[in-house]
Formats: sequence, C-alpha cells, structure tokens
Amino acid sequence: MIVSDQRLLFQNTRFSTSAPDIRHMPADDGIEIAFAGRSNAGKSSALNALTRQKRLAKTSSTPGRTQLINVFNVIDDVRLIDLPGYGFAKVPIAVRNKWQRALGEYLQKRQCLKGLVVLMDIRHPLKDLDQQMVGWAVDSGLQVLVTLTKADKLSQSERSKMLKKVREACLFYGDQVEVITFSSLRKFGLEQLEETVNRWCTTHDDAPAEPEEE
Ligand SMILES: Nc1nc2c(ncn2[C@@H]2O[C@H](COP(=O)(O)OP(=O)(O)OP(=O)(O)O)[C@@H](O)[C@H]2O)c(=O)[nH]1
Ligand SMILES: [Mg+2]
Repeated sequence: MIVSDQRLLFQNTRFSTSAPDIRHMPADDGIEIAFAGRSNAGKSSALNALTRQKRLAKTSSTPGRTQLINVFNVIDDVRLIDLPGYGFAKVPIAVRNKWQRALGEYLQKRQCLKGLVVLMDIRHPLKDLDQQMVGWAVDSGLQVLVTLTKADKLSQSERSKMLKKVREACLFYGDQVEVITFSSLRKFGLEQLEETVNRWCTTHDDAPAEPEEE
C-alpha cells in the first residue's frame, strides 16, 4: 500500500507543475486521480472545493480555461490532476487537436492513474464524449466517479430525478462507476467526493498476495 489508511489532508494540496504533455509530467509513480469532463463542466472548481482552496486551480466562466495538464501534490506520492476540458468547439482546431492528443495520451499511458472523476453539468449529462470517456475508463480498469456538477442550479426534486436517471444509465458499467450530485458553490456532495478519492488513494496494492502455485 502506498499511503497509510489515514485520511488524506486535501487542504495541504500544493500546485506542482503545468505540463503540455506526459513527457513534462512528474515520474509515473505513486497515485494520480484525474478530473476530466467537458469544458466549463466545473473541474477546476471541484478541485478547489476538495482542497478547500479558492484559487488553487484557475477557474473561469470562459470555456477552455484549463489548457495544460495541471498537477497538484496532496502528499509526495499522491497527485490530483486537472485536465483540459474536451468538446469545446470555439478553440482553434489546431489548438484543440493538440490538447485532445495530450489528453488521450495521458489517459492511455499513465500507469499511476487510478481513478477518474468525470464531471458533467447536471443539466446536460452523458453527452457522447462523456459516455466515451466513462466507457474507455471502465475498459481500462479505472474507478470512475461521475460527478453531476452545478447541482445548485436545479431544485431538490429535479436533482433527484437526474441522479436516478444517470445512475440507471451507468448500471451498464457495473460497480466501477459511482454517480453523485455535486455543487462547488454550495458544497453539495463534497463529503462523497472526498471519501471516494480518499478510498481510491488508500486501498491500492492492499490486496493479500496471491498464494503461489504449487
Ligand atoms: N452555479 C455553479 N457554478 C459553478 C459550479 N462549479 C463551477 N461553476 C462555474 O462554472 C464555470 C466553469 O467552472 P470551471 O471550474 O472553470 O470549469 P472547468 O471544467 O475547469 O472548465 P475548463 O477548464 O474550461 O475546461 C465558472 O464560471 C464557475 O464559477 C457550481 O457548483 N455551481
Ligand atoms: Mg478548468
């Protein structure tokens, strides 16, 4: 096990580096948990809510704000990754292609990536690219937390309805995928996000060794 089973202190998280691609990232060891989702879904805001820091990750009302792979250290061996958003049409095509390549490469090649928080605006969840992202992550053996953001924009009953609908759609993926509602603004779902990321970071390599073949 890399981390002891004590709770991680996410408020101690510090910025490490911004990388255009995986070659510029820290060594591929320890554990990484990445935040992925469409542009403007609320990835950087969720990371700030989790770490209880207002401006750790840069947020913006202009989609496409996060253009690099931003790396944050929780402790030495555990990193949170704020990824560039996907699916934003207004960025010049050459720039978009470059980000998407860097994103795809990160997701496919990064051995230390253990879990993916896939953030979706609760008003527009499960777009094609979101479904591709979740499906791909499940196929790659990652744990996924579908996080329905900006839940403060809906009434309690609309939130419950949407949560039920997305949970039903995700049953298909089995128990690798959990779904929560979330609001960075009102801190809905923060405990669940924290509990899940903490669990992903602390239970790896913990299984008893397989008995050796006779
Ligand atoms: N009402 C509300 N607005 C939110 C919430 N989370 C984020 N926002 C707003 O949504 C916008 C985008 O938030 P970001 O956190 O920058 O989104 P992002 O997914 O990191 O965006 P990119 O980096 O461009 O991909 C900002 O104007 C935020 O203030 C939320 O929980 N509730
Ligand atoms: Mg961002």
